[in-house]
Amino acid sequence: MEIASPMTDGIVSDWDATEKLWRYGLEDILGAQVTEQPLLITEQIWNTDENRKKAMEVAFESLDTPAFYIAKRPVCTLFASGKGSGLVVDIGADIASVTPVLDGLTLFKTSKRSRHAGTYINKHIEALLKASDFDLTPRYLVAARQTGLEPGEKATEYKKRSLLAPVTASFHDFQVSRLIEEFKESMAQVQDTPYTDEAASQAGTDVYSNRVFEFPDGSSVEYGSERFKVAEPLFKPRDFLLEGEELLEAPEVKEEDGDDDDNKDDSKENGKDADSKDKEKGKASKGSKDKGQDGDKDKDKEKPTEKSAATAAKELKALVYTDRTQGPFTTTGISDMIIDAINSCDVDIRANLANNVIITGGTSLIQGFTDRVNEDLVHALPGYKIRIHAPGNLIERKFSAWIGGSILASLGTFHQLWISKKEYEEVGVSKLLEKRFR
Ligand SMILES: Nc1ncnc2c1ncn2[C@@H]1O[C@H](COP(=O)(O)OP(=O)(O)OP(=O)(O)O)[C@@H](O)[C@H]1O
Repeated sequence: MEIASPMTDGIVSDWDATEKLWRYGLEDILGAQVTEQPLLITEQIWNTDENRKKAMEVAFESLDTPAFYIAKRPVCTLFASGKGSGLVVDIGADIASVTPVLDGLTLFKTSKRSRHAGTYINKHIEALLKASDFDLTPRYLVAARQTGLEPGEKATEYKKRSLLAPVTASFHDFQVSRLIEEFKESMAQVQDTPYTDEAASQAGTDVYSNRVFEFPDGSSVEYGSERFKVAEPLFKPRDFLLEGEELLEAPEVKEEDGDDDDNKDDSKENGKDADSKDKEKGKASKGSKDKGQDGDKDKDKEKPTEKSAATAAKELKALVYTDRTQGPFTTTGISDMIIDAINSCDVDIRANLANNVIITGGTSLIQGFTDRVNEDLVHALPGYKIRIHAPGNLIERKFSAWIGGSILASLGTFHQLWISKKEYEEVGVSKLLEKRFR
């Protein structure tokens, strides 16, 4: 069994797998009759025309849905909070993005995105755990943990699971990353003020409190300031480069990389401005289909192997820096991205954005994350009233775009936005893209 993501940089890169996933989710999980239900999907603002075209083809030709629409993720997220304007900060697995939205229109030029998100923090945690000399033995290899070990003691006599068949490298890597994510979710934390080694050595354990992490094999380790150090790269990536990581400057953003999105149909999505169609035309960023960090996995490998340092360095570089032709990937931390996004917007709307910062995405659940963002913004933007909206409910935080999309699709005013199968057949994909998704 191979495990791979059909998405690269937040947009679909494997349509065969995506089609199967859609079918599985819609038919098997939701029990929906796809031929009778209209389908709304959400997209990142840097999605490509090629991908939209493919999405429409899958929806109408393969799934045979009667109606279809594609809404922008940040707009849906805002909608889930009952707003039409604000600054959407979405920090997920591969990508962190900051998108100003004005009356339901996403402002592409002033948006920011980077690869300093959950997967990047996983790399820091992996480095910490490896430096501590603990084996990252994932759960599937452990039949019974060793008991009675003190923190710091290594498990040498846990019971290994005998596998019926060899597993693939991608399966093993996935299981290791789940272990790292467990560590991240229970241990990683950020302070209100930036972490530095110096501050950590001066502060007591009351500030950088210790916690014990137990590995599946029964070993356990106690960490204090390290718990904070591994999460700090979300805020100060340039100060915490990993071994083999190069400090590259963000690429210059060219005009053709993308205009203010101003998708004219988006203007209807906040339910307030349903008739305003005459918005400036925008152009979606051009996307490369580079597979990123998943691209160079050897599919024939049957047994998990340790990665060489060179492979790890190459993967890291791919994770953070490649594909930069796709648009403004920055190498700044999340608070600086927010500050830059606000400051690069028209002065008239900055106060509104600062007062409506919506935080979403799984990585924002790292302990202390929203307090730290708030602290950084209050310091950097003293002239503005900062107000952060972050749902306390875990599901709402992770799936705000889905929630907003479902509210949107059930609105009476949204009815006129659906693209019907008849319209698809009569007008054709290219015209629809031009007319309805610019
Ligand atoms: N409680 C938590 N604490 C810290 N990190 C978490 C927590 N829950 C989930 N995550 C991390 O959030 C990330 C997934 O977030 P999310 O589901 O928003 O991303 P995604 O939408 O799949 O990815 P992307 O936005 O990059 O396309 C993973 O890196 C996961 O480890």
